[in-house]
Amino acid sequence: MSMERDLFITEVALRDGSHAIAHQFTVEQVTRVARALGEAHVPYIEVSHGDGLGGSSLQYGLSRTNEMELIEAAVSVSGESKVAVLVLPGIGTVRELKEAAKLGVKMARIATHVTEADVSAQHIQTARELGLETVGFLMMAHMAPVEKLVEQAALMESCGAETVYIVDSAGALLPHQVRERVRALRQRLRVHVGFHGHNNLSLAMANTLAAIEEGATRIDGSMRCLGAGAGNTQTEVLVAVLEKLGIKTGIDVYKLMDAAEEIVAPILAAPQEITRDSLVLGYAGVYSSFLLHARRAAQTFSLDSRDILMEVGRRKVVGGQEDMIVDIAAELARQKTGAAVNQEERYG
Ligand SMILES: CC[C@H](O)CC(=O)C(=O)O
Ligand SMILES: [Mn+2]
Repeated sequence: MSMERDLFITEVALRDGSHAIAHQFTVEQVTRVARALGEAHVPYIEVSHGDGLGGSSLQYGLSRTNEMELIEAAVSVSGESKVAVLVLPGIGTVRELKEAAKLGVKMARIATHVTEADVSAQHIQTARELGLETVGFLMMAHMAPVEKLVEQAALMESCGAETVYIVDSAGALLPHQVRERVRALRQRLRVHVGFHGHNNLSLAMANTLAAIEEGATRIDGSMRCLGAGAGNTQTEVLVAVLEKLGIKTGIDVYKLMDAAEEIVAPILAAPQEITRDSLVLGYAGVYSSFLLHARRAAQTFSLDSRDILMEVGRRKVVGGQEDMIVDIAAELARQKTGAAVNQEERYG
């Protein structure tokens, strides 16, 4: 069945949501979610470790289930919806990309830090050769000035990307900043522009609407905000809002609401909300996927996770440097002990 769509939504709960549940998805959960998304006619369903193909590791967190098994399960039940994978060059290899393509994946999203698009060339070219729809995904978009973002997006386009996403990984962008970024990309690029938001400052929906008003036609969301940090733009809410605006997504909003409520909500240990530490991600401009790492480090070193995240933001730590979170926590703990000893020596 062909759907009339003004824009194309990618549901990322089965990939971005992996961060929120420490990469513990089971085949059964993925099967149920992917089947429901297929029945609701969601065009793209992203499945992989939270950090993309090959992400399962001590550095990023070990997956409970091999992601290829999860991808295979999603492909087998998703009907006309297409399964997408995320790949971060340096973490995911061309070999894994080929394996995913063999399993029936139809879209590859090649993700780099916003200033490092040059490392995406080989993966973008391979994805095109494999016949996959190919997306460039510029993460931590708040960390670069607009001109730099445009330059990097143009580089991805020249490598063969058919869409370039502005990725607000930290949920730190404000609506006017999203607007100016989408506008600048639309002026310079010939390919589609996408937007991926995080809700740490409660702006994911506002930012997504700003992006759409400026002409972004590839949009991400996660049901029940099942994504890193405070999660992404809530897909079932977004689809309802777009329907009220007269923007066609081709998605059955009622079926999506049911999937969110009956299948996704039970996966979460607690409903996604903006907690004090997820708020700090947006406030300090920190990668949303760092949240659970910071919470664990806070527990180990008896610290406030906000202090760790603020320092991570100050030092501009980026994806791939997760080990720095523990280093920073250890340093803060040493400073705290040192300060307590000084206090003790001074005042007894
Ligand atoms: C670590 C990959 C990351 O989760 C990709 C993404 O969704 C983002 O940067 O927001
Ligand atoms: Mn994300």
